[in-house]
Amino acid sequence: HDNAHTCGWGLPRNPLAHTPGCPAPFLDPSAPANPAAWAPWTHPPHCVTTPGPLSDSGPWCVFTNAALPHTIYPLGPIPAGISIIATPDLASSSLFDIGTRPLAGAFSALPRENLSHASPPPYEVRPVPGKGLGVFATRAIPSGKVILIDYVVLLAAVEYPDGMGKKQVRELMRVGVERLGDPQRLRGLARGAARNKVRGEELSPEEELLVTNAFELPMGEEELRYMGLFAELSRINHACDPNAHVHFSETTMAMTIWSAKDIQPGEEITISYSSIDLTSKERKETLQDTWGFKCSCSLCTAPKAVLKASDDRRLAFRAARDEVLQLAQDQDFYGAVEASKKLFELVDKEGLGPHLGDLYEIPARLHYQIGDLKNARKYFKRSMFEYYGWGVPGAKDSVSLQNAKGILARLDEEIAEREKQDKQNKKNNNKNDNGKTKKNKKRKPQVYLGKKT
Ligand SMILES: C[S@@+](CC[C@H](N)C(=O)[O-])C[C@H]1O[C@@H](n2cnc3c(N)ncnc32)[C@H](O)[C@@H]1O
Repeated sequence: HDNAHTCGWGLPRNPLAHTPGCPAPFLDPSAPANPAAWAPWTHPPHCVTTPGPLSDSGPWCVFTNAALPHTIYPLGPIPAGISIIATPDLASSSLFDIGTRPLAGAFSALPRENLSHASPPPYEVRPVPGKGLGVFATRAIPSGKVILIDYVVLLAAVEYPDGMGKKQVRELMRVGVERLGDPQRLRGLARGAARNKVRGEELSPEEELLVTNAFELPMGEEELRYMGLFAELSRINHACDPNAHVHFSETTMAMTIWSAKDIQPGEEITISYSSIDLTSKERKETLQDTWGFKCSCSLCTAPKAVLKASDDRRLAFRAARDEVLQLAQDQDFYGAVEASKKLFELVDKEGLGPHLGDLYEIPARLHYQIGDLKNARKYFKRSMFEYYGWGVPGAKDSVSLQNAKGILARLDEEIAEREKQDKQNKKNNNKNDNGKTKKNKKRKPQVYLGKKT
C-alpha cells in the first residue's frame, strides 16, 4: 500500500504526527486494522458522530494508551495508561507525544528532596470527618520537599463543539475510563465525594468522577483548557490555607506536589483547588460552582475575625501587587522596590510565598533596575528554586528556567566586575594625597533584563 509506505503506518512511533497530506490512518477506511497502525495508542480511536455540523478540526474521539506506565508509590510502575478526549488534530499535536514522555526517573534531577518514592511512603489515605477520604502525613515533612508526583490518566478538552450533545460527551468519557488500566479504582474516586447532581442534573459515573476530581489545565501554545484526572492525588482535600502546593508540567503531564510548610506527622496534607489570592467569598463561589462542595477547611470554619483578617491580607496583597506593577510600568523603580517590600511582608504573613513562585521575579528585576545587584541575585535564586519545583525542566517550563539561569550568570559576572572596580577605586582613593574620597560615579546596570512576558 502506497500510503502505508509514505505515511509511515505500522511504525512504532506517533503516526498521528503525520506527513502533511497523509490521512490519520484510523480515519482512512483503507487503513489496516492492526494495532501498529494505532500507535502510540493501544486501542483504535473511538470517535463519535454528531448531529450538528462540526468545525474543520474533525470528529471528537478518545485516544487511549493503556500500557503507559504510571508510577504510584508504593506500587511502583503500573500500567495505568492515559486517555485523551480531543480531535485528531489536537491529539496529534506534539503536546501529546506520549511516546517520549519522561517518567519518574527523570525527576531524580530535582533539587528538592523527592519523597514521592520514599519507603515507607510519607503519607497514608484515611477518612476525614465531613470530607470522605483524605491524605495524612505519616512523618514530619519539612517545607519544600516533593511529596507526590502523579501523572494524568484522563485528559478531556473542555471546549466541545456546539454540535455535540451530552450523549456523545458521556460516551467518550465512558470509553476513555473503561480502556484504562484500572477503571474500577478510578470510578471509586467519585464515591468519596458522595455527590451526583450539578445544577439539578443527574450525572453519569464518569461525569461525577470528573466533577469531583478533575483539575483544569490550560495547555499548549493557545492555552486550550483541558480537564485532567489524576488517580493518586485525587484523595487530597482542599484547604484555603494549604500546606502543600501543586504544579502541573505539560512536558511530563505530571502534577508535582510539594510541601509549602513544615508538616507534622498525622497532619492532613492539603492543596488549594482555587486561586490562592481569592477572598473567602470568592473561594466559596468557585468551590461551589466548579467543584460542587461547601468548603469546611480550617480557615473557612475559623472564627469570623480570623477569616476577615485573612481576607483583608489577601485583598491588601492584590492591591500591593497591582501597585508594584503600576510603579514598575511607570518606570518608578525606587518606588516599586519600596512597594514590593510591603507586598512580600503580606505574602509572608499569609504564608502565600510557596504558591507564588513567579512573583519573585518582580523584585529581582526591580532591584536590578536600581542597581542593587545583590538583592536582585537573592530574588532570582528564589524564583529559580520555584521553577525547579515544577518538575522536569523541559519544553515550555524550561524557558523560564533557562532565562533565570542566564540572568543569574550575568548577575554574577556583573557583581564580580563591580567588586573589582570597587577594589580599584579604593586603591586610587588611598593614593589621593589629602585622603579625601571621591564619590563613585552612580553606576548604571549594564544589562537590560527586559520585561517579563
Ligand atoms: C479531589 S476529591 C478529594 C478526596 C475526597 N475527599 C475523597 O474522599 O475521595 C474532592 C472532594 O473532596 C471533598 N472535599 C475536598 N476538600 C474539601 C473541603 N475543604 N471541605 C469539604 N469537602 C472537601 C469534596 O466532596 C470534593 O468534591
